[in-house]
Amino acid sequence: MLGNNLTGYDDTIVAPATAAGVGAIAVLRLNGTNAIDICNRLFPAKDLHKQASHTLHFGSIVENGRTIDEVVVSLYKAPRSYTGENIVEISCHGSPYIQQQIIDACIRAGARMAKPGEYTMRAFLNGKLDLTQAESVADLIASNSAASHQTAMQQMRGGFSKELSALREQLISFSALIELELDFSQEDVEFADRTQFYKLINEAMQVVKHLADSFQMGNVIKNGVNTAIVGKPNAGKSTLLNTLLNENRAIVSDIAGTTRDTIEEILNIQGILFRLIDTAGIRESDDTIESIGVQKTMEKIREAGVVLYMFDVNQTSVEELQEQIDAFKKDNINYLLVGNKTDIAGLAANQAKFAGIENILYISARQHEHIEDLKDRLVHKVMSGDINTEATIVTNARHHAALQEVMKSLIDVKNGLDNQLPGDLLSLDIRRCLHFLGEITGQITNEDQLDFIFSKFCIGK
Ligand SMILES: Nc1nc2c(c(=O)[nH]1)N(C=O)[C@@H](CNc1ccc(C(=O)N[C@@H](CCC(=O)O)C(=O)O)cc1)CN2
Ligand SMILES: Nc1nc2c(ncn2[C@@H]2O[C@H](COP(=O)(O)OP(=O)(O)OP(=O)(O)O)[C@@H](O)[C@H]2O)c(=O)[nH]1
Ligand SMILES: [Mg+2]
Repeated sequence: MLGNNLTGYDDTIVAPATAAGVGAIAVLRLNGTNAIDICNRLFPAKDLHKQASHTLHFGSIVENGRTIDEVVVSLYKAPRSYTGENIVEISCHGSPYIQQQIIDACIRAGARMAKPGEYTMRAFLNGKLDLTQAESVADLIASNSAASHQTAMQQMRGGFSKELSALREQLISFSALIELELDFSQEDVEFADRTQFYKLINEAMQVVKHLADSFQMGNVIKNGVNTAIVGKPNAGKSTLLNTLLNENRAIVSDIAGTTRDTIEEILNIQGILFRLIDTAGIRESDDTIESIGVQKTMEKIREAGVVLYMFDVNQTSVEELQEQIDAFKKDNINYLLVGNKTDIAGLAANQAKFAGIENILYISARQHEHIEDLKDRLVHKVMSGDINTEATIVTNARHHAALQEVMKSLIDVKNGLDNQLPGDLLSLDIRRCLHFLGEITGQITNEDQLDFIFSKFCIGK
């Protein structure tokens, strides 16, 4: 039912499953009730209806006597397929021209072009995947690091759903107890003493808080971390960028104000992507271009997940550094202090000079000293502890928003218990809580929401 008004559910859809452009082979996918009929019209070699599911067939694609290509057809018969519907995959030669010819022929034979995310949406509507699993498919396709791959994979296998359904069950048992009391309200019985309710709610709150808190890490894993390298001119920011990347990416010189525009490069450290941003050194300047550069630096500081504050240990006074620290603290900036050029006066002398200031990491960007320590510190700055491969990490803003609503409802329930609210009112808050949990996994959905989620997928997925 739901499907019919969503996307024209009975239509058979077609789209390339492989990337646009020339490849050795391209895969075109037909999906829907008539997928086998449509392919049969173009594939004279065999009657695909008579073939078993999950088999491969070699033959030609022929339309009105014109042979378009020699192909391999793979057959998935409903309900044994990714979407639960009939699927025929046509592996053709990877010319964009041939692909278009075959797609056009499929459309003339009764298919229509698929919309973005339509295959996966159908898999969801047919109960092959829940909503978090369907969403993880897009994350999996976009994954570009060990950590983002790991969390998407965990979610696709249903890790997150499992955790939520455990929570759901707890809450349902809670509301069952309350509603049982309601049925016997005249007799003034209490089936569960309030301390047991408290225990349940507290446990639920802990689980939800843990999940919601993991979003910070999830965001780091999925989107990487904006890491701004900032400091005064000549501190060695561009040298550090080059050292971290192991290439001469940025111009380095002893002229103060060398870097004008920001330079961004991605670095994978221990499976996490850091977007390193080399910036113009901060100082007052009469030079228009340099001033614009400094303004841009300020912007990058505000947008950064971490600010690497670099200073030349030989040229910086303790007071000056302390002032900078106070400014960062006042603006709530997540910073890491990096004292550079320790090769000149030596580490011991530098440590003695800045003894009053905690957590300075001393390096020599030019001599490649303590660069591995810097990488470790960066990872620790954005991750609380190691990436636990077993733990569920929330990476999706929609899930995070819903979890926050769940939390609000739980707080209402707890307050209700504190204020001896009657059971029917408590029960309302619990239902609200269950509603938001259901929105995450897709037990509760609306059309707009689904359209929004799946429209962000690519065509053919
Ligand atoms: N060629 C091809 N490769 C692909 C996909 C695809 O659709 N086609 N996938 C698409 O994303 C992924 C694999 N996902 C799949 C999920 C389920 C089934 C499937 O046939 N499921 C049946 C039968 C299961 C069985 O026999 O054990 C089912 O669930 O009933 C196939 C692929 C990645 N690789
Ligand atoms: N001795 C020593 N010199 C360094 C070190 N790191 C950088 N330098 C030198 O310091 C000078 C300035 O380096 P840059 O990397 O251009 O400095 P910057 O912070 O990017 O400067 P601006 O772009 O002008 O803001 C260059 O001559 C570097 O070779 C270091 O660890 N030790
Ligand atoms: Mg520079």
